Amino acid sequence: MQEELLNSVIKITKTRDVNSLEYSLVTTLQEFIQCQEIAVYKDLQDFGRRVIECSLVLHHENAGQYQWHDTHIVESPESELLSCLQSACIITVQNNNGIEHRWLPISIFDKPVVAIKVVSNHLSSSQQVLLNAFCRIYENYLTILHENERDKLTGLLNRQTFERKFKRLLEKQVRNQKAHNRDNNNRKRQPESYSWLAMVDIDHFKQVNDNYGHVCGDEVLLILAQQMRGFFRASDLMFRFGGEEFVLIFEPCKQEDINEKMQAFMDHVRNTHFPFVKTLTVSVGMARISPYDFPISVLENADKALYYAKNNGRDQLHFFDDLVQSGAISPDNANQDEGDIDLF
Ligand SMILES: Nc1nc2c(ncn2[C@@H]2O[C@H](COP(=O)(O)OP(=O)(O)OP(=O)(O)O)[C@@H](O)[C@H]2O)c(=O)[nH]1
Repeated sequence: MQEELLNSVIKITKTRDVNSLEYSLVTTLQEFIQCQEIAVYKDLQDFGRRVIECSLVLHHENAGQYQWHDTHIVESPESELLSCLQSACIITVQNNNGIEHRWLPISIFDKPVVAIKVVSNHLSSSQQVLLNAFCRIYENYLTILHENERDKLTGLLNRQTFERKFKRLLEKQVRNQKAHNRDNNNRKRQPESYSWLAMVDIDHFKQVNDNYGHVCGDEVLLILAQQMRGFFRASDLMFRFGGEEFVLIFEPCKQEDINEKMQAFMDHVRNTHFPFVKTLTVSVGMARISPYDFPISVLENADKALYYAKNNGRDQLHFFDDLVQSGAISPDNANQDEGDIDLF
């Protein structure tokens, strides 16, 4: 038992990203505390609205069969889940059949960000001790991983995590597409169901630094990142890629819709009050993400569209495919000086 426990701790702390960590926690809990269900819920929001994502579920079907369920946003979270996240306390409820539902809070820097739900036929005290201990190990390690994934200044995801998150999104997209095809008797994919990548770059940011100093420049970067987090959905991925360059990844939607959303964001930036700087604008390059794309090629496409926006007056947005179609840029003449994309 002791050796198995140690091996489980090693397994949990061997992981290098948050998603694998969740998976290790759930499989470990299932190994030591046989449950009917174990689920991981994340509180995605920190800007007023509370958005709960169920990021992983292991459900006991019957006769030793288990089913994994994929990530989804929870439209109507259970009140116990919300109480657990609000109070940072363990909540336990037993139904008439004696089945116990237990929510355990996980905090990063004293802020509850995750709740682990365990459904079981009453846990013994030694099982409860194990459950609590694994949750604390998970909490400590999650804090470390969270810090490693984030940009120190803005709190957005950092560039090093881009490829991993991108691949995960595509895997999910392929899974969803397959399920969609199955449900629709293998009808063709809907043409509008693409994810989108936006490369956002502040215009003339060097002047901000030169005129008002780097501290002011940092403040501008921080405010812009906060505005992004407030403006876009919590499930959209937002990265600070380098100095004044940000990369956003949006889940599948129509091109008109993402264009409208990004144009509204550019308006929002124009109307935002930044310290010292009277007006600030951004240029945006957009690229479509298809399920089998390489991260680097999508980035390069968005970078070419951004480069075009910069060279044609700034404060504008362009889609790579539109520019290629109109002949404004060629997909093959990638000028290596412009496309200085580097994943790390
Ligand atoms: N304050 C601050 N400045 C940074 C940071 N990282 C990069 N920069 C600055 O960002 C500026 C980027 O300048 P450029 O690449 O010339 O771009 P730009 O002035 O925004 O011009 P365009 O992009 O062509 O509109 C440089 O002055 C960098 O020193 C940072 O973390 N904080």
